[in-house]
Amino acid sequence: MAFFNVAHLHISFGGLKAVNNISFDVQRNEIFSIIGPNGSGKTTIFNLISGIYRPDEGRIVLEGENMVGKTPDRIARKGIARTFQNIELFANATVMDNLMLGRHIHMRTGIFGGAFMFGSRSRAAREEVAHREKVERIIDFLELQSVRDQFVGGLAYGKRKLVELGRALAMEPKVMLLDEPSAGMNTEEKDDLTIWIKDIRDDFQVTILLIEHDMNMIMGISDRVLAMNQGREIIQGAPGEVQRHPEVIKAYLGEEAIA
Ligand SMILES: Nc1ncnc2c1ncn2[C@@H]1O[C@H](COP(=O)(O)OP(=O)(O)OP(=O)(O)O)[C@@H](O)[C@H]1O
Repeated sequence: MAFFNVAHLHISFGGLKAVNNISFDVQRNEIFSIIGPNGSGKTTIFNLISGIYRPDEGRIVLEGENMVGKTPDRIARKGIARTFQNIELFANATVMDNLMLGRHIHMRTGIFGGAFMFGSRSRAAREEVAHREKVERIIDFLELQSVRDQFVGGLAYGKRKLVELGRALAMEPKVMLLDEPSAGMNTEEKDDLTIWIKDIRDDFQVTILLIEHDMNMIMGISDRVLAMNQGREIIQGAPGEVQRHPEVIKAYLGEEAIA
């Protein structure tokens, strides 16, 4: 049994089959990418996995446990974290506080409870210190030291994307769903991001599902790729094999590309 398995996933909105019989296996510590033109159903798959939508049919299984029917909060606690296409951070909170929010699923005393409520030697305070240490490791790892006390709203776009990545990492997930993490980044930032994603996999032992439009990044980072169009699978396999498939070329570049 695969570490993470999606089987015969279906969802329709009205008459539109947004996800139509999608199945895939992801092994532990793999980077598995989903590509396809706009509207092909990629983000909907992430919404199904994270419990925002419930599939009409199909299974989503992490380490043998079916996630279908669980609430988004429960699924996050089971170890599935995500980032969004449009950044969803607290703009009027600091980088540090946004990352601490990623720890909330592991906190017994509630966010920012700790020392303030119960005194500096209480168990709650010690717990908060431990959480802060975990967040410090992530701040070091993503090189966010220089902006750690700044409000997220004032940061450059590429930095905000990194903070979102850091917040998902702060949840100590088993699986991370990254929805177009490189969107809006320049080439240098994309190169850095590619390295960070590989390091997240290697250093933090996280399995990664990635939605991306940047083909260079997909080719350089993925162990395997699923290509979709209009809710259906075109092909899945090694990146080179997927990139050469005529329907993938057609879906991306139009008919003339294979004429
Ligand atoms: N809640 C919803 N209600 C109605 N239609 C929806 C809903 N969510 C998604 N869809 C539709 O499902 C289809 C797939 O959308 P989805 O966002 O998954 O595509 P995508 O491949 O992620 O596209 P993009 O690359 O533009 O993000 C689209 O036609 C979209 O309009």
